[in-house]
Amino acid sequence: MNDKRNIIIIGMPGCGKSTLGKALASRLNRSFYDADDVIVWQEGKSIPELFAISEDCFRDAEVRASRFLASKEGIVVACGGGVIKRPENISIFKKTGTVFFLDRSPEDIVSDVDVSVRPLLKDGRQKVYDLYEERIGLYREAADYCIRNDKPMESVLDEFETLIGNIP
Ligand SMILES: Nc1ncnc2c1ncn2[C@@H]1O[C@H](COP(=O)(O)OP(=O)(O)OP(=O)(O)O)[C@@H](O)[C@H]1O
Ligand SMILES: O=C(O)C1=C[C@@H](O)[C@@H](O)[C@H](O)C1
Ligand SMILES: [Mg+2]
Repeated sequence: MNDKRNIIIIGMPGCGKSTLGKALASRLNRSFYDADDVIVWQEGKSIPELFAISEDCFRDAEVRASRFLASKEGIVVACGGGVIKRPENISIFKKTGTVFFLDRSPEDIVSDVDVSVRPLLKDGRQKVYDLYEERIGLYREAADYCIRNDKPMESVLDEFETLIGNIP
């Protein structure tokens, strides 16, 4: 895969986007960006503050962050969990990057993520299962490649590297 192409990671809240994205960027000597952090930085407001105005207000900000990130070269991006709710984000990212869906089962997510402190997961464990059901089709449709996160992190990173190395 061309070094200038961005690596865009999508997936459920708690699926490992930030942790694996950071580790992958460091393995590949690329810069890492968390889209949620970019939103906070660009808007000068926290995510709960943006959601308190309205979800639409947050989603508009997310599109602006996608445009900013897609204008860069060779970066690794961990997207917000709901990035697929606006298909526009995916079209923006695909112009300059390749989209990887990190697929982690809801069972594994609830087993080691403190659901009470994640914004959209504060409603408890069942919410994770419901959200997975609701979004799985959108994640698959948006993805150029799917990677199952059902093994030790080093193995998942190896899979990322092999896949990236084999993309023409
Ligand atoms: N393969 C794995 N083995 C063990 N732990 C994992 C694995 N993948 C992810 N985790 C753990 O799952 C937790 C959630 O990961 P992380 O915060 O990176 O998810 P995220 O997708 O960025 O979530 P969010 O969308 O809420 O920001 C972390 O504690 C991370 O270490
Ligand atoms: O899954 C979602 O819809 C979200 C996930 C987070 O990463 C944040 O982008 C925000 O809390 C919305
Ligand atoms: Mg994260």
